[in-house]
Amino acid sequence: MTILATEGLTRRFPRVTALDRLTVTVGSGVTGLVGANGAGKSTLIKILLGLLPPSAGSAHVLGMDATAQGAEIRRIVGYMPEHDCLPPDLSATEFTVHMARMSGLPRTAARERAADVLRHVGLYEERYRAMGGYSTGMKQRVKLAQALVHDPRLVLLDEPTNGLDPQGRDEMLTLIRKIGAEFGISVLVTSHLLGELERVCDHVIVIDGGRLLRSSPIGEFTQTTQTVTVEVEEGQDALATRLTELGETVTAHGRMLLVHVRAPETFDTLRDAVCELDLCLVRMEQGRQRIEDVFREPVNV
Ligand SMILES: Nc1ncnc2c1ncn2[C@@H]1O[C@H](COP(=O)(O)OP(=O)(O)OP(=O)(O)O)[C@@H](O)[C@H]1O
Repeated sequence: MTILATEGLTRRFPRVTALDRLTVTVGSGVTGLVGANGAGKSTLIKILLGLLPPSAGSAHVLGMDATAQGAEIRRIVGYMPEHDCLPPDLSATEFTVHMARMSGLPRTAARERAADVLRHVGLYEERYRAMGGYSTGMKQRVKLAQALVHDPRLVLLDEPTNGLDPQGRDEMLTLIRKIGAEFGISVLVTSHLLGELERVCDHVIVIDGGRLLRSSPIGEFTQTTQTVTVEVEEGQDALATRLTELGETVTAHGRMLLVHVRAPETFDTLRDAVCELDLCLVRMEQGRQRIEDVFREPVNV
């Protein structure tokens, strides 16, 4: 099921093109939007919410046009903004109840719902204290709670782990996974830290300079690569020659040989060649691609 779709989406500012002909589709589940600072992530979220008009192209959220139906979209989508935006004199309870009321919930339902979401995000007694005295982690939790309070079908989380220590980061990522898996709410979460999204996302979109670099299920980002790294104590050249004679493709890389895995038999050929030449095998390891590698691949645009 398509949750979000953009077509040739472009947003120009006087000095920079923040989004450049971005065409991408997002399905249900947890989707990560990855890009360095300034890649265009927040601009995309603001367009999806109907808060910023595109310069060209279109964006649809849950089947609605972001330019023409912003108010309807915001009614059924939750948004956690990147920057600190909490009134310091209000408590988390007062603020979350207010946001629930703004979304149209009656007073009693708003109170009950606010208490529920604040508990879900891990705020207990402290929810009655003024937010000005909260830690960054507590503020991030309140921002998440207000995004969930009206029971949205989709939440857009802009850099939710920003400013958190490793433990806070971990807890926030666990919460995000829970929103997707247990509450059945679709999530679009942005981050400039690629590694952390591997843990929580079903699908990852990578943008750079406002352009799409890649959009794939998480499994394809972390799948095994077609190369095996081989290290022998000595006799590296002899092994490379023998493997080439046997039809394998070999590249020397420092002390290692990188052997292309053309078929499962490549591993047998390797083992036999090492035995035949009586070499001491130090390491034989199949590479695993990580999200980080996307930024090292040539860009196809
Ligand atoms: N209102 C604006 N006026 C002018 N330029 C802007 C405006 N908003 C964003 N930009 C520029 O557009 C580019 C993309 O910004 P955007 O905030 O979308 O990036 P981002 O990926 O969210 O990065 P960050 O995490 O640092 O916010 C940046 O070069 C930014 O300076």
